[in-house]
Amino acid sequence: MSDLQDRMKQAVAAAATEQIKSGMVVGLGSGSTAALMIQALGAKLKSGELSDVVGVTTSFQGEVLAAELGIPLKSLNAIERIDLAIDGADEVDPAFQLIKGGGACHVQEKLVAVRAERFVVVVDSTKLVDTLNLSFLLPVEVLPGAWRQVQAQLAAMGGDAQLRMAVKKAGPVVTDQGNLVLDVKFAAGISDPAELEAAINNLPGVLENGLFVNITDQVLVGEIVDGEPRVRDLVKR
Ligand SMILES: O=C(CO)[C@H](O)[C@H](O)COP(=O)(O)O
Repeated sequence: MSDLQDRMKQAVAAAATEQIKSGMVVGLGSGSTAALMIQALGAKLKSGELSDVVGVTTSFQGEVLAAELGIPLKSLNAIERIDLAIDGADEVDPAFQLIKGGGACHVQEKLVAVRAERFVVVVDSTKLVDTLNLSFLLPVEVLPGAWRQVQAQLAAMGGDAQLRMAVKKAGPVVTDQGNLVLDVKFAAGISDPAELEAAINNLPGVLENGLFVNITDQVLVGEIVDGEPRVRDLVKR
């Protein structure tokens, strides 16, 4: 990550953390931007600026980090509500539709996002796009025994799907649920995210895909203006 991108992420994570109030149940997203937000929350709980906050994590990564910072956690099954969820994204279009799952965490991320009263997305300005999937591949979590079948069915739908491979391990990326990830490219991009989200999730063997459609309430964008980090509250179109 470049220093500029890091500064944009720091600024937007800090701005989102301002929305967390004492007593809230907060969905804690995954990825580098969400991790900065979790760190900021941990610092506020430690200093006493906030109290009685309960976190609901969306990944093993978030669970480990929140535990290290002493943030009390509960599972989705143990809470009555989520007041606010804050998470990063890989692409954001003008209608606030998203591609997520760059960290292969989109199954739990979507569960938490749809449950939250308010879902706030934190991104740096490099994530804003006009059309989804032209530059970032769409992650699809699949059962290990079904990946070739799903790959073929995605090809029939016009998607070039490749199995995501691990970097420091021989073999595929294995999700927190023990499944595999196909990263899919539709050559012309995604023109109807709602239709595609439903069509992919309808394929047997698919657990969830990374299209987040009509879930997002607010997008905070970190950018650099005159050499300084600034946070923009994106207007939905
Ligand atoms: O969806 C995600 C993980 O599954 C992340 O939120 C997304 O990949 C953005 O990550 P980062 O903030 O590191 O750019």
